[in-house]
Amino acid sequence: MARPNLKSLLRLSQFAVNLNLNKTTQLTNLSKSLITQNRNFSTSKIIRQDTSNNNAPATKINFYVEEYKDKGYMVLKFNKAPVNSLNLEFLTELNIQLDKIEQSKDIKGVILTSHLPNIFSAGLDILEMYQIKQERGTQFWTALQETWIKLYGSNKIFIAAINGHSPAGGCLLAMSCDYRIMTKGPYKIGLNETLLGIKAPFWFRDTMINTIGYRETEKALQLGKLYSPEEALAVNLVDEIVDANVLIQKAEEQMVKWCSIPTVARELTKSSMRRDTVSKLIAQRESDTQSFIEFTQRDSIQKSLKGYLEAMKKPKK
Ligand SMILES: CC/C=C\C/C=C\CCCC/C=C/C(=O)SCCNC(=O)CCNC(=O)[C@H](O)C(C)(C)COP(=O)(O)OP(=O)(O)OC[C@H]1O[C@@H](n2cnc3c(N)ncnc32)[C@H](O)[C@@H]1OP(=O)(O)O
Repeated sequence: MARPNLKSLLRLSQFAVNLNLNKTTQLTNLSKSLITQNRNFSTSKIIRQDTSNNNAPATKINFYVEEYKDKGYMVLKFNKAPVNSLNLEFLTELNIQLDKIEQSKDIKGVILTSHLPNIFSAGLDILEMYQIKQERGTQFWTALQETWIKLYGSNKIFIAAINGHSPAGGCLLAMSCDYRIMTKGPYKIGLNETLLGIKAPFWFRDTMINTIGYRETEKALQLGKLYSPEEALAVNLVDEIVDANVLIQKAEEQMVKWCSIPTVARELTKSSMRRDTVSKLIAQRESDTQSFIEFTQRDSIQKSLKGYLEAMKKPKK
């Protein structure tokens, strides 16, 4: 199959947020069928004008939400094909979801997973960094900071059910949860930023240090190491590895266990463990954003990103 060149790729990314109505109908049917299975299943939609077809407003469903209010938790599934890459629109919508969760009295915890097979999240959308423009770049980075602050700093219980690849920003999302279960298989997880010619921001680094310790992080970050599920388990990057068919069941079992702990004591404990790390970014948000813009605008970084994008586009053997 012919692969798009970089120009059409950029155009694609602009419009990739729009699926055609046909697909939307299929997804709506899926959500209906799940409701009939007696699940409280709602969808989150972004509706915007598809400028590639002036007459057709398009709908894209970025998230599926299954709420089990009687049990006190929900399942939030990423659904941004093809790889759940984190762009401004996706992060903005995720932040709205996280706000709703934080405000909900009925929800104690969330299982974060992906609706797409074999992929949890491919991390930041590289097209948000390639040929970056100051205004969009600032909005994008601010939204990402917000996501991490809300997720890592949340008092709620977050369990990541990692059903596939989870590089870079995908790994950050997983590490920001309280417990990680990963599917066995040919998948990779880790902070691989150096392989793209970029440096992991200090709060990515700190999150990893808090998860797997200083020495392992020092090696992992410099090498841009992507771990197999077994390797990730060995260094505590994930807490459990399981067969795909029991992933959600195992996540639910953990959720029940975590929900059974006295809430205030657990929340105070969690916040005492994470407060300093979160405060550090909150204190430096603006300078962190400026560093991001300045760093990504460098010719050398743009060259690296271009090469990486081109390599991703090469036909696979
Ligand atoms: C303050 C800070 C100061 C300084 C720091 C400066 C800079 C900031 C650093 C920011 C930190 C960065 C964090 C990141 O998350 S960077 C992103 C890293 N992600 C990756 O490296 C993953 C790349 N993708 C893959 O390896 C594979 O796609 C993956 C996930 C293993 C899945 O493989 P597969 O199922 O075979 O799918 P394809 O490879 O065929 O991909 C399908 C399709 O998706 C496109 N794509 C994949 N990943 C991304 C991505 N991250 N962004 C955008 N697009 C992506 C891919 O090109 C294919 O497109 P196509 O059009 O060919 O279908």
